[in-house]
Amino acid sequence: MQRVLVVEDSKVVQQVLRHLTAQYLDVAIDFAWSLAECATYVEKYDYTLALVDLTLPDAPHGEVAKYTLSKKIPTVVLTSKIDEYKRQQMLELGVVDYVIKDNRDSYHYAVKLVAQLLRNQGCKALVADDSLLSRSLMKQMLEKQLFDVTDAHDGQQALEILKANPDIKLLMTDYAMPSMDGFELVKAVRNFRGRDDLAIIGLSGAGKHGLSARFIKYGANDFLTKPFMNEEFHCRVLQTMEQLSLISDIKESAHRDHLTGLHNRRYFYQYAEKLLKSKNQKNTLALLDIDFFKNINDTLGHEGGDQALKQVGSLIRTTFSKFTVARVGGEEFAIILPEIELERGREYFEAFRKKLASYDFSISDKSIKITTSIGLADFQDTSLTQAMRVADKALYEAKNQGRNCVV
Ligand SMILES: Nc1nc2c(ncn2[C@@H]2O[C@H](COP(=O)(O)OP(=O)(O)OP(=O)(O)O)[C@@H](O)[C@H]2O)c(=O)[nH]1
Repeated sequence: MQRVLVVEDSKVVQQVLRHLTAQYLDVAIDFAWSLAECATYVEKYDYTLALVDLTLPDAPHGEVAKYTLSKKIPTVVLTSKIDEYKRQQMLELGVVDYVIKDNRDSYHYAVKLVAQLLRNQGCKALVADDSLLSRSLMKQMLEKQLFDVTDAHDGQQALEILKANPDIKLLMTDYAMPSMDGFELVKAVRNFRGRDDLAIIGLSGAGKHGLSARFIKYGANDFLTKPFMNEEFHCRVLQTMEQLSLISDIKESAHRDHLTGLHNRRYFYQYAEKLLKSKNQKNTLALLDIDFFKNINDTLGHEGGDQALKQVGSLIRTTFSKFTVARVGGEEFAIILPEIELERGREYFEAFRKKLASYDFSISDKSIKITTSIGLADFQDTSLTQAMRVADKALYEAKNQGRNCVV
């Protein structure tokens, strides 16, 4: 579980930070007013990250950052002013980044920076550069941003690593490398990894006109010109990763049903079509429909009906946690059991039907019973549409047979 420590002595600023962290961070957060209180928290918990004010009543010269860094906690610093001396001092200390508190948006930036750093944790990055010095420097900088970093000494090696590790999310590549240069690498990578799946930042030396634009044309998301400033590197990487995260959030929400959090019909169809293409196997498809759902709406109101859908959805999700479950209609759910033949599939759903029927649902402080009718179909060589038709017919039959049964 990730945990963040915020150390800030101003009441107003702490209030703003409390508000923003509640909005953007979905992790445990502790707030301390001083270095002393910060130390008490650090003794008690393990922190993924700290956001600390550089000037505190009991630590006026940035001692708090020295302290959190000495405890190996990646630290982002809040400071009211910065000069070159202070900037150097902080970078030498090893802080991840600093944010100047000169307007309300600074706090917004700081919290969004923390949110992105938390998302980076455990995220894989690859650095491709033939210079050992440059490679190690970038590796170090990315590790500060919590990435899990691998490196490659030329384009060919980078390509092999990327093919073997589809979970790498960021590639930083130099232009001039032996065996395969940065452009060739980007072109080759884009054949199997899209812009919204793998972020690529190209690097080129100063004075090499046009290289940066060509990087983008070949498929890089952004570029950096060497030598770059520490802050420029961090901003570019963070911004690029933030865009990737936003795209992934949008994709995820396009695949989800808002009420139950389950997958939606569209995703379900995409998933099933892929499954049918990828494997030659017997699968079971189930359609579950809540019985007399209209009565629930009529007696407990639409709100109550929504609660019932959420609770049934959650029971289906926990029972079939290894499988893809979707809400495909108002009170209708679909599940595919891959590589499970119809007879075994029937056992799964018969057990679930009984479990659901005996469950006490609590809706608007009332305990109610809910039952479902379930239609099954096996599918292997048929299309999903055809299998859905068969399952739907079976479901209709289950309703005809008196409901609360599997056909
Ligand atoms: N609360 C709520 N109700 C919904 C939602 N989607 C569909 N419904 C309602 O679900 C009800 C479905 O009713 P029917 O199709 O008659 O089915 P039923 O009452 O479950 O009867 P059987 O399926 O024949 O057992 C309708 O009243 C819809 O308005 C939803 O998202 N929320």
